[in-house]
Amino acid sequence: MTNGHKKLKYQKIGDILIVKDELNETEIKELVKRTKCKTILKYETHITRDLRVPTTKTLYGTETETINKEHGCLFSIDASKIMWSMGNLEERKRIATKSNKEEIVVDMFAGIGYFTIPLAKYSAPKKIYALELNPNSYRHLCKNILLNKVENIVVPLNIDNRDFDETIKADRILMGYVVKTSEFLEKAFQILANNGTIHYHDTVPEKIMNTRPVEQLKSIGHKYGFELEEYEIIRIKKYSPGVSHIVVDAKFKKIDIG
Ligand SMILES: C[S@@+](CC[C@H](N)C(=O)[O-])C[C@H]1O[C@@H](n2cnc3c(N)ncnc32)[C@H](O)[C@@H]1O
Repeated sequence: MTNGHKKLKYQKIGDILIVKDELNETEIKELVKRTKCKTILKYETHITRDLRVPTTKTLYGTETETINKEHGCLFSIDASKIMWSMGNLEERKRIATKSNKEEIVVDMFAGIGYFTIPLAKYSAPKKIYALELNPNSYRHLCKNILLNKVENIVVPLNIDNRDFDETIKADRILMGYVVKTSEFLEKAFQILANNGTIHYHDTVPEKIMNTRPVEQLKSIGHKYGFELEEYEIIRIKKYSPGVSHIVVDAKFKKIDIG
């Protein structure tokens, strides 16, 4: 949309608009009329430490909770408290059909169920343990499990994933986290089943994106008696200049290191 000077950019989450720039009264009126949104939020900063909390200013409306639809799934979200990453859209779709009814899955960084919900809906594994530390994200995760009718599959846990019960073994582990994901690899190998797969996300300088994550997976895996059997590296998006957000699909088998 133009106001004679600039094009207004926004992201739509359910019936809430997210903008990056300040808007004047005319621009707000135009956007509300055109998009029929109930609220407009301006994101001021993005990620606050581990908990991914945006700082927002409300430009229009009062309600910040909405339901976002994507790939046939419903996601209840409070847009003033939780981010919705459009850059991960294809990855949410890709992961949805990766599992099967024989598997136990652990989503170590479940958020509001970004991966858990599509995976439960389209792969229907035996069980998904969805681990989420942030109480607000956890509340929406629980809501989303009910909204999508996957309560027989998903077990939500409001815990630090490092406290997850190590006697439960996972055929598939989702590590949808960035910047310091490697700090959580030890825990992932402690709960990985024989012939298990880890979907390991990382933000890596492009020059070493084909080497560093795989080396980390190999070396920590080896410490826990696993050998990397096969892997694929997929680039998800640009993270910052020269740095990419990637995911490694890494399949391991147990070896005898004694
Ligand atoms: C960046 S979001 C990503 C969500 C989703 N996996 C994705 O990739 O789109 C990461 C989530 O992990 C949660 N988190 C961070 N550290 C955690 C921990 N130690 N245990 C459990 N959850 C954690 C955060 O609260 C946040 O909701």
